[in-house]
Amino acid sequence: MLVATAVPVERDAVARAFPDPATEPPARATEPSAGATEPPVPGGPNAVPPVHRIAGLHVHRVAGPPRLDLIAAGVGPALAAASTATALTAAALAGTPYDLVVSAGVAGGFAPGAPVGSLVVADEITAADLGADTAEGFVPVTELGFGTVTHRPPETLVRAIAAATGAVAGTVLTGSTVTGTAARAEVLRARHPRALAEAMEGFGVAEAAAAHGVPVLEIRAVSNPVGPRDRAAWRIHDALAALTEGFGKLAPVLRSWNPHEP
Ligand SMILES: O=C(O)c1cccc(C(=O)CC[C@H]2O[C@@H](n3cnc4c(=O)[nH]cnc43)[C@H](O)[C@@H]2O)c1
Repeated sequence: MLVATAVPVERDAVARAFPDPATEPPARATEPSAGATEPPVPGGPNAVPPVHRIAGLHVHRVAGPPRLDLIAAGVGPALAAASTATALTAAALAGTPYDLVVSAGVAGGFAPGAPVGSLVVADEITAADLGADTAEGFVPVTELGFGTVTHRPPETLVRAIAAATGAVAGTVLTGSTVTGTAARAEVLRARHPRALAEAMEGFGVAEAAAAHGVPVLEIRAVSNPVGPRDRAAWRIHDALAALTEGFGKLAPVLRSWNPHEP
């Protein structure tokens, strides 16, 4: 499994949910002791290197088996997509493809459905502003005859995660601009009535996953309300703690998930 956050503090918050270091033998030629036969010991000659590099990307191996890798993919849909695609391609070329990709981090929440400190799991990962502005209003690319604006995670997995973590399931929007006014928040809410959260990477991560035929999830901890820009209202620390707690509860769900389930 590959978990892609935007920044290292989010990556490290997820890693704290998995205190046991990875112990599985290295499986990729890019790792120094690939092909080792002795059972690995943490820190031993055949232990999985906790961090390896692919191009400019640092991949943190935080658990395994099953394999769980973390990357800080960068802020915004474009860099998140590029970083996620790099990690997916390297794994596929090494013969050890990921079977699930998760976009995770903090997000703005649409009240009252997603208050600050709550957890949201996407049943739709939607590009909030991919389309055209017209005299009649916003038209998504799908209505212009091309592209995609929504990716849907595996339904059974979303339900299991919501049950295990208490996360609320709904639409998580991806944009390139953090909403900063009540008027913009209302435009988004009217355009996407099921929206629970707004972030900046999920749709990019989902596009990279779709290009590899790999299912995707998005899990967000709410750090601030979507609306008027108020830095004092941000609760990053609380959201990062909720992210760690949420991943600790969903780890068993991911371990028991069958990738062939719908
Ligand atoms: O408005 C500001 O001054 C401001 C200051 C620091 C950071 C930002 C961001 O752009 C954070 C974006 C970063 O965090 C995620 N995130 C968190 N809350 C939101 C939100 O309300 N809308 C969109 N993204 C949010 C996002 O995924 C980025 O990784 C702004």
